[in-house]
Amino acid sequence: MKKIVLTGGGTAGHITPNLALLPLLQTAGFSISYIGLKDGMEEGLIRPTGVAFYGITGGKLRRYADLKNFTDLFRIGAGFWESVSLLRKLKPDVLFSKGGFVSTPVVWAAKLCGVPVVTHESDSTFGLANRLSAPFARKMCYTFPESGAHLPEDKGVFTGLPIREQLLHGNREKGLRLCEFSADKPVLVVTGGSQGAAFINRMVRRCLPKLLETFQVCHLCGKGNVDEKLEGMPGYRQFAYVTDDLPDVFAMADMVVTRGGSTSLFELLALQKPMLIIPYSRKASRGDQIINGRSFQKQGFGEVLMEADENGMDMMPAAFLRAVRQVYENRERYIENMQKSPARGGAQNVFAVLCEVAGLSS
Ligand SMILES: CC(=O)N[C@H]1[C@@H](OP(=O)(O)OP(=O)(O)OC[C@H]2O[C@@H](n3ccc(=O)[nH]c3=O)[C@H](O)[C@@H]2O)O[C@H](CO)[C@@H](O)[C@@H]1O
Repeated sequence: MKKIVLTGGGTAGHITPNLALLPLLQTAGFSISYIGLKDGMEEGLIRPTGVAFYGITGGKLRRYADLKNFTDLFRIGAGFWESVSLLRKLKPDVLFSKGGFVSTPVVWAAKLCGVPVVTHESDSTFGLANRLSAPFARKMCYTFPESGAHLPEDKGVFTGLPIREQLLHGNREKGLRLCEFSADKPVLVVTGGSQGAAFINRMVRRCLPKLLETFQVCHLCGKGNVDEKLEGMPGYRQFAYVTDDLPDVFAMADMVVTRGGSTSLFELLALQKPMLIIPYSRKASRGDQIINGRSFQKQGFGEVLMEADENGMDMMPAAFLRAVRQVYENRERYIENMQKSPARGGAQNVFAVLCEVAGLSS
């Protein structure tokens, strides 16, 4: 029996693609373990699947000066030695790293233990964790075709993004029932990615009376962001985070307002949902969501609206409402473009690479 260890975490974009691979790995008879951050989001999402979860200490390297960068170096060191000891015990045939800061010491440990590593990058530019892992990876899977140009030919494999199969089998009626929505009015789903997005939450709530004239609004607002005052408002439902009901929530959407996290974007592409993408700003990130969003806009899957314009002026509610209306009115055009680019098969492609590296025919 072949053994695999999966890693990745911090936010769900580094976890749900691993969830998407589980059924394929299980059917092929792999013995599967997961190494992630102790008490991290990955622990909460992986344990219910029955996969053996091992929590390690983790530290984050930030792009800005912070005293924690120093203490976190020790935490990363501790995570590295914990990973070495786990990998020596588990003896996997392959390690799959989905990125996120917890994954880097696990990849380094795999190198020390002689375990071949496969990484996956969701964004069009490579995240810090994957850049630090790159020298030790046997194969590097990626999602955006343009990312391949930066990789050595013998390492890079264009796979697309593994998407959870159950997302493709949602039921609109169940979604409507869950939210107590009617079937006669369009549904706008808002998602700020796995943690919610404060900017989007504020904008949607400011514009709620206007939005509710046209739409029923289902708002995935992130942990700790449910606004009690708005509970029970007709036509508006908020959730901190949806797990099992997500396929039904997406199925009922006529359009989606979303952050530019790659996993969400590719899920919505696979489901052919017209999108208004509001990327995380360059002030707070390396700008990957802006590039993801622009790529989707260029391919005609939706529109991008920035938090602030070139002069630094914050987005106004009127501009937001105009953009929502524009995407909704042109929805048929976006759907047509998405039908030509279905974005499925990512899980199967990554699975094939894992089998090859583990020495198993897929
Ligand atoms: C702030 C930050 O660093 N964001 C990064 C993070 O995004 P983050 O992890 O937040 O977002 P993604 O959009 O990539 O993934 C979110 C995942 O959570 C799932 N979901 C979301 C809400 C919910 O209620 N239930 C649920 O299951 C989505 O279906 C999706 O599978 O990783 C992404 C993938 O590398 C990057 O593109 C983002 O830039």
